[in-house]
Amino acid sequence: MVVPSQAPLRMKKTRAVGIPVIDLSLEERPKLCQLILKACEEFGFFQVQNHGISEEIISRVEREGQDFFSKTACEKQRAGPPTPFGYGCKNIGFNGDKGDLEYILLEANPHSISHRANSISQDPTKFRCAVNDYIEEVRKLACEILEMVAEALWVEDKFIFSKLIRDGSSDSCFRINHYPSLVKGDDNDDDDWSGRNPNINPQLFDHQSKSSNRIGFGEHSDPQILTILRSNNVGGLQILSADAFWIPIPPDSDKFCVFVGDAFQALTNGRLRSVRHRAMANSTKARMSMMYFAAPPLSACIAPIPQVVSIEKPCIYRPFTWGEYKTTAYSLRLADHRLDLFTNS
Ligand SMILES: C=C1C[C@]23C[C@@]1(O)CC[C@H]2[C@@]12CC[C@H](O)[C@@](C)(C(=O)O1)[C@H]2[C@@H]3C(=O)O
Ligand SMILES: O=C(O)CCC(=O)C(=O)O
Ligand SMILES: [Fe+2]
Repeated sequence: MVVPSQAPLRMKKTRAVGIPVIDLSLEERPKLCQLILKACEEFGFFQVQNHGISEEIISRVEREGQDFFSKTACEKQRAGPPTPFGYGCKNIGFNGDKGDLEYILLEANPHSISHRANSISQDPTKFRCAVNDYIEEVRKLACEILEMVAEALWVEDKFIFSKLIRDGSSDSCFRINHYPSLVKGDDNDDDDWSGRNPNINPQLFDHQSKSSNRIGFGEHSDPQILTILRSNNVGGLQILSADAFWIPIPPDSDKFCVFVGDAFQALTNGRLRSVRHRAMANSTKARMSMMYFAAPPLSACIAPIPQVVSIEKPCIYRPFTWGEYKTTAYSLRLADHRLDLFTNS
């Protein structure tokens, strides 16, 4: 009997695996750089602790998200439909993808955020300041990580990747996702809430959360260079391992999750893995996540750095501009393997 080496897509299983948690306060820089490189190669994903971003910066933007999502559907629609930027509910992208979530997607530049703030908040200045301050901090974190990867790869110009996202015309974006609780009317972000509502039978909760398989944001890879995610203490995020197992990521509001995106995989000639991931919406508590997607300017050329190309490792992908890649991504479905369309012959 022939046994397939990999389970078909719909049969992928979940498995608990030790995902790297990297302490950014580690003083031995070469060791830190190597840990980050290894995580990007093995998983295309890691979590960071002691990242240096203040609780104040994080909680201000988190509160803005909570305030927005607690508005009535009609009030929220004022910030939509997503074009792709703006408020969206259930529809993801333009090609029929759907998920059990609502979100705000913004261009990560102060001018655009100022403009959008008017339809999102009653206090646009407060919203704009909270989001801009947060983006500024996560952008710095993304730059530091990119510089450490460059150092670990022995690239002479350690800013080779970070300058792409530091550029004033970078095409980075920022997203806040909100996955409602499984129980209607109990959309409470309080971490301690689970099972304590006297009106709800906890057994019903248990049954629902175990049997249900609600997809919040379906399987995909992020097209950009690097994604920095922070969520409240509600689970749901899963990453796909190299051997096709879904690995649940324990939620931790004190850590950031870092994802390698498609453009980083191309820049490193496949040495780093763009990680496929998804978010389940199975919790009895509402989940809120905030993502900064670090992208280069539209005109930037995505071609492998010389250090990762050799006779034994020829260029996997043809060079392309970020603008070209983004247009392709938006013409496809969420789960499509879009980087495959850019392979050499
Ligand atoms: C279905 C889609 C939504 C998406 C654009 C796309 O056509 C394919 C990639 C999707 C994705 C995933 C990562 C980010 O959340 C996102 C903003 C991005 O850049 O690519 C989304 C796009 C989106 O939701 O607009
Ligand atoms: O909300 C999450 O936890 C993940 C969302 C995600 O992967 C995305 O928006 O690209
Ligand atoms: Fe993603």
